[in-house]
Amino acid sequence: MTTEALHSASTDLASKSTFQSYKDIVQENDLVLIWISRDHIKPVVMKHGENFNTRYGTFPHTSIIGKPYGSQIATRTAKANKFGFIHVLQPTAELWTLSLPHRTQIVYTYDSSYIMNRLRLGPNSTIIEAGTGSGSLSHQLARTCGKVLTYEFHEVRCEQAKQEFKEHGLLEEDNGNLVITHRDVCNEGFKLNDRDCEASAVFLDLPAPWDAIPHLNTQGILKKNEKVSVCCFSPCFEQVDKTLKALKENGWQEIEMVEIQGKNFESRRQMVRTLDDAINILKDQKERKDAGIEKRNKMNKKILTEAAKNSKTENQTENSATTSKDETKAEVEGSGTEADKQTDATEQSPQLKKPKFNPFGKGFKVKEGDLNYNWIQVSKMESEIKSHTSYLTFASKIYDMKRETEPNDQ
Ligand SMILES: C[S@@+](CC[C@H](N)C(=O)[O-])C[C@H]1O[C@@H](n2cnc3c(N)ncnc32)[C@H](O)[C@@H]1O
Repeated sequence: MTTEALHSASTDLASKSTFQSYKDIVQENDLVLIWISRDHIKPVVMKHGENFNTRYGTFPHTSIIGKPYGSQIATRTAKANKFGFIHVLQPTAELWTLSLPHRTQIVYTYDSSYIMNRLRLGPNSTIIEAGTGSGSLSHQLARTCGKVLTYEFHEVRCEQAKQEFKEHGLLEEDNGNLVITHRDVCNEGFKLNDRDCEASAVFLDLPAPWDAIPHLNTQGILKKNEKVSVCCFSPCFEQVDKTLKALKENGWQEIEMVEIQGKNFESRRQMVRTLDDAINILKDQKERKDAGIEKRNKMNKKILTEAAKNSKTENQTENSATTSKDETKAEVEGSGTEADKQTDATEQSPQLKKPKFNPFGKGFKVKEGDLNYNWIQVSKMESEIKSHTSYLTFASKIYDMKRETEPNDQ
């Protein structure tokens, strides 16, 4: 497809949020995710006349609008005559999780992918989520599920999340599939004013899920005659303990707790180091150390000589009439002359050798894969893991009509 054809195809989708449907060409008012580096992705709305500033240079939005998603955009850096690069990406739920403004701890993709699989979520699922927090999981749920009913009791957070969902076209009122409700679910439960929830799955990321669990028994909250699954996300084992108790007391079965520890392994080449390399580098280090000591000794000698010279001049002024001291002075002068010679010598102090290539870390750098050296392929685990490790407690039940009359019901 030509760029023009791609452009016209994506015009049809212009009104739809990029979270809901794919498009090819960046258009004005699109929310794009700008990939600056692996740890730095920025959400930006494209506007003609505006600039995106990075430490690598300034990128006018006009240079991005009209380009296919995924493009690399270059700009000349301000100081050196070099180029800075960014990549312009279409928002996805996973990329949003990496770039969203954090208002709370969030659920990362390692956990959310496992949670969605275990809860068997799909287009026919209706899921209850509490609390909404920063909306990280909500975006993933909105893409997968038929309906997302999310609850948040912090008013400001709830409003901010609602605004983001609106901008991303996720709200039911804008033909999306997500409803956000400002509610304390531990005290007021999940009941919506105008309809039953009929949820097929529940996800609770709350400090006290055990207070919310009894409210799931209220008629109309869970789907009847169908296996419904719940997942509670808790960072502490004490919370898990209380949650297990509440689940059992409220008729949940198949209770199981798991912990996800997602780690990325990076594949790279590592230089092959031999015993000779080690011996050479030790010799090199010793030579440079000896040269350093020699230089320092000469410097110290020079300082001492200059100090002696200065004190001699002072003595000369103070005691110019004393004969016995004159003799001493002559000696000092003698040594002064000698010292001057030495000073001259120190000025030609040995040059420190430039560090050679050091395969053990220090010294000048060699580009990975340089054909002058031997390399082996290795895998390394990422140093910083972007995952908020929590315990995931799963359970399931088939909604029991008898429970509608229990004291916990509303
Ligand atoms: C850790 S955050 C949830 C993060 C979210 N899962 C995400 O991925 O962005 C927990 C949220 O639950 C909300 N919360 C705590 N207790 C609540 C309650 N009783 N009812 C509703 N929301 C509650 C908090 O205000 C907070 O925003």
